Formats: sequence, structure tokens, C-alpha cells
Amino acid sequence: MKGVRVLLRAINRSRNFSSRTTPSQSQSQSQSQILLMDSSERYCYNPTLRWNPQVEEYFTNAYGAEVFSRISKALTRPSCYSCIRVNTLNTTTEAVIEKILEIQCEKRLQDTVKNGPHDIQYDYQQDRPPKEIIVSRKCAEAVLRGAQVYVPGILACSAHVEKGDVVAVSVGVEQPSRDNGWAIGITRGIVLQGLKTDPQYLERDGLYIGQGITTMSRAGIFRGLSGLGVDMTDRVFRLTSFNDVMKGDIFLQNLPSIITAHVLDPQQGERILDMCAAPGGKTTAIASLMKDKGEVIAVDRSHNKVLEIHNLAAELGLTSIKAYKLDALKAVCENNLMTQSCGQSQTSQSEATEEAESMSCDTKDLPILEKVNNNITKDEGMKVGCYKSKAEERKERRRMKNGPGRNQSTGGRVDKCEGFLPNSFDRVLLDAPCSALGLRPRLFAGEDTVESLRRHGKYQKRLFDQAVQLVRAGGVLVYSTCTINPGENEALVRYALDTYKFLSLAQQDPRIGGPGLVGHCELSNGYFEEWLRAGEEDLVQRFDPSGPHDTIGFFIAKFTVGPKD
Ligand SMILES: C[S@@+](CC[C@H](N)C(=O)[O-])C[C@H]1O[C@@H](n2cnc3c(N)ncnc32)[C@H](O)[C@@H]1O
Repeated sequence: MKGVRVLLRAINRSRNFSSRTTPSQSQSQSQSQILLMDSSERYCYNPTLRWNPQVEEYFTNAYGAEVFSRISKALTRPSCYSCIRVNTLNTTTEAVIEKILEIQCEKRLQDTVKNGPHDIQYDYQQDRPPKEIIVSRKCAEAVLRGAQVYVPGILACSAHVEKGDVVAVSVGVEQPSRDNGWAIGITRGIVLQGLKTDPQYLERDGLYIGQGITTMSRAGIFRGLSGLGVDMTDRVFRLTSFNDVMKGDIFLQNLPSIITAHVLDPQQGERILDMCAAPGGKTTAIASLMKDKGEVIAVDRSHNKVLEIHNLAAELGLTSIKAYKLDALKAVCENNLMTQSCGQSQTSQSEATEEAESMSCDTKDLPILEKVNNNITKDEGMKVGCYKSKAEERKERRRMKNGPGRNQSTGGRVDKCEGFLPNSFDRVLLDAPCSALGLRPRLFAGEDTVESLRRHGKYQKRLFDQAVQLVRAGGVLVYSTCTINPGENEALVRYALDTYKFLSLAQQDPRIGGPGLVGHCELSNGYFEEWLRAGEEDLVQRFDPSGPHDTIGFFIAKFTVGPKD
């Protein structure tokens, strides 16, 4: 009986291949059927997400083996739908729905609900596999989200590939190596030999992500450094592309991110801080909910990312957003006798290059030329106390005389900010940098170790310590991450409630996610981490990637701030 089912499955799957066998080839057919069965298994998208063993143990402990295995599987796939936030300041939801239906009709996209994984008609002929390319993991993750294959992402390719060839596209994912680490085992440019002779052939099991047409020959691919390499014609996940569609009217955003802005519940006229804001998805959602009336201050430590916030706010026509470059670890500007205040200066694109990726951009040593009375009202916030260093004044004069420098557009400047006075915001959002272990699709997770996960937790606590000082009593603080790691979620909430007695968890609206994790984790090496206590679990939202809403993994906690004394 079992054998019959296997055969049926093999026959059904074999329909997905353009096999040229005929009934008269009965002897060879039965052999190729067996071969097809093996091959079809291989071509079906079914990756296994690999984790660092200790991280796997920690998560299995937290979720139970079955749930964790479901989460792991879900992480390897993109969500089955695209979520769109409508810019209701520009248009209406009805108008957007009408336009989307039109686009679907034009593109004949009937299949938007079940978007994969689809079986693909790879150009397979009997025992001869199709011409192939292998792409890098990052490239594959982008392709699964709808991107094309660009030359730098191509790792390997069959021999004799010419421009215009149909190729099966698979991904090179790290495999366990002999030294207990991970290795891809593919050197860029190697020739794929195909079945049997290719040492990596079996490793591609379940890792085919679609089919496309090469835009250049094999030689061109490995000589070049940029450009489109393969134009994808069929993919295991067929997501509707909204590239340049209804620009300014819609914004593609994950459902939990949209919910985070609603949970913050910003009111018109309020002063809101988004502490780790780039590229500005939640900042702009907040400003829209406030009907663009009030003050939304968005900060990020990276110059280039602050520019992204500017661009997004401009695209959506939002004027209540002010974006600044600031290391949020130094977001609180102490209120001590005229020496400190909240001020602005500017950074240019060239300065930013070296600063962009540093963990900490120190602003405390900027020379203060103009000291101001620190008797600042909340509303005045950062408007007073602007000062510039002599060097900055010199640069400014030069710029006015010469215009923007080489490679420097007029839009390349961002304001720096030196922090904010305590209690100067009605609401603060800390959408913390995190391990991002909720983002999908993900094809490898082995690079995160328990130590690196703990480092994220420590960093988040330091950011939280700043955030909590900036919200006024009676205000609201929302903390969110896009990770499934309880050490960055429930453990942070525990820390917050135990450290700051004036904080309480608040009900969230809307509520779509599930409850948080109650209990603690104790590892054999003595590591101990406490999560939520009974009664707290329904006051946070935890989005499970394998849950019914098919979202990314995400976490939201909302705190109300009581009297601080
Ligand atoms: C999760 S992303 C924020 C996403 C954003 N909230 C959105 O919805 O579009 C985290 C951001 O934190 C920023 N970041 C990391 N450390 C920071 C720090 N010390 N100060 C300010 N921003 C920081 C990173 O540059 C990154 O843009």
C-alpha cells in the first residue's frame, strides 16, 4: 500500500517535468520513472533551516520541539500574501483595492492566495538534468521575495551556458563542515557537472527556487561584476510585484509593523519619538495615524538611513516628521545647568561613509559654541540650542560658495541631534535592532550563536534605559522586535518591569498576535533567563511565522508610564 502511494506521488510529480518518454519505451520508462521520482524530490522547494546546535536547543526548550520545527519550516518561506498600508492622507482604501484588482486582471494573477511553493516545469529531459546556476543565499532570499538574479549573486553555472538559455536556479546554502562549522563548498565560477559527477548535486536537494533565462553566457557572468544575470521566468513563490505601483499612495509593510504603529496609538498634536527609525516604515505609519498633525521625531544612528527616512516621508507627503542622525544609546540629554541642551548640526554624505556602520557615533565631544539657557519647554524640545562647530561653519560657507561636492547631491545632508530632555515625549517607540530571526524567507540561521543573541539582548536593554527616561509620566512606551528570540522579547519585558517600577504592561489594540512566553529558561551551563509571569502573557503580542496569519516573527510590548519619583 505504501509503495502504491509512493508510485502515485512519483507519477504525479513526474507530470511536472517535460519528460519526452513515450509508452513504447516501457523498459527504459520504468527506469526513468524511478529517476524522475528522485529528481522531482530534489526539485521540490523544501529547504531545511539549519541552526547553531546550542541555539536550536535553547529554542526547542522555549517552544517545544514540534512548534519550533513548524516555526523553522515557516521561516524558509515568504508570507503567502503581500500586506499594503494605504496612505489615507492621499487616497482611500477603496480606490487602492480597485486599482489592485485592475492590475491583477491585467497580469492575470488569479493565484495570489496560494502563492507557493509551486512545482516548476524545469527543462528536465529523461536522465539529463537542465542547465543550472547556483546563487548565493542572500540572492536566493531576494529572489524568493520577487527579485531577479544579478551577476554578483551567481556562484556557479553549468558548462556551455549561453545567453538565452533556460536554467534551473538553486541556492548554495551552508552545510555542516568537518571542523564543526559551516561551509558552502562552492567556489565562485566552478562548473556544474550535473547528475552523479557533480559533488554538490545532492546538496541541492529541495533548494531549487525557480527557472529563468540567462542574459549572458557563462563567460560573461563570471567576467562581469554587475548587471542582470538571469531573468526569472518562473518561481516557486509567485508574489505580486508592486514595484513603482501607486507610489505615494501605498506602502508595502509587514502586518505586525503596521499593528505596532496602531498599538502606540499616537494622537494628533502629540510629540512622538521613534528611536531606531530607519528606513521609516513605522515612523510614516505613526505620522499618518496622526493625520500629519503633531511632531514625529525619527532618529537613527546611520546617516544614509536617515536619508531614507527623509525620502520616504517626502514620497508619502508627510511633513510632521523630522529625522535626525543620533546614537540612541545617548538619546537622553541631561538637564544640567546650561552646558547641555538639545541641538542640531549637519553631516554630509562623505562624512557619513565612515560613520555609517559604526556601532556608536559619539556626539558628546562636539564643541559647543553657543550655550543656551536650559529652561526649555517640552514643545520647544530641540528647536532651541542649535550650535555648530567652527569646522562645520567653515564647511557650510564652502558649500554655499561652491555648491554640493563631487558625488554629493543636495539631498545628501542630514541633521545631527545631540539628544532630548528627559520626559519630553508623549510616546516613544523603540523598534529595536535585533537578531531579526523572525524575517522571512530565511535559508540559513547557523551564524547566530547563543552569545550573539545575548549581545542583542544587552544592547536592547541599554536602548530601553534611554527610551524610558524620555517618555513623560502618563505617556506610552512601545517596544518591538522582528525576532522569535525570547531573550530579546519576554526577557526584555521582565527586565523593564523589574527595573522600572513605574512601568506597567498595557492592553494592546488591535490584537492579532498570540500570547507571550511565561516561565524561564535554565541551561546546563548555568545560564538563567526569566520571561513573563502568569497573567502577563496576554498583554504582549507575539507573532508566530507558522501561525494562521502567516506573518513574520514579531513581538510587541506596550508600557504605560506612571509617576516616576
Ligand atoms: C529594526 S530596524 C528599524 C526599522 C524601522 N523602525 C522601520 O519600521 O522601518 C533598527 C534600526 O536601528 C538602527 N540602530 C541600531 N543601533 C542604533 C543606535 N544606537 N541608535 C540609533 N539607531 C540605531 C539601525 O540603523 C536600524 O535602522
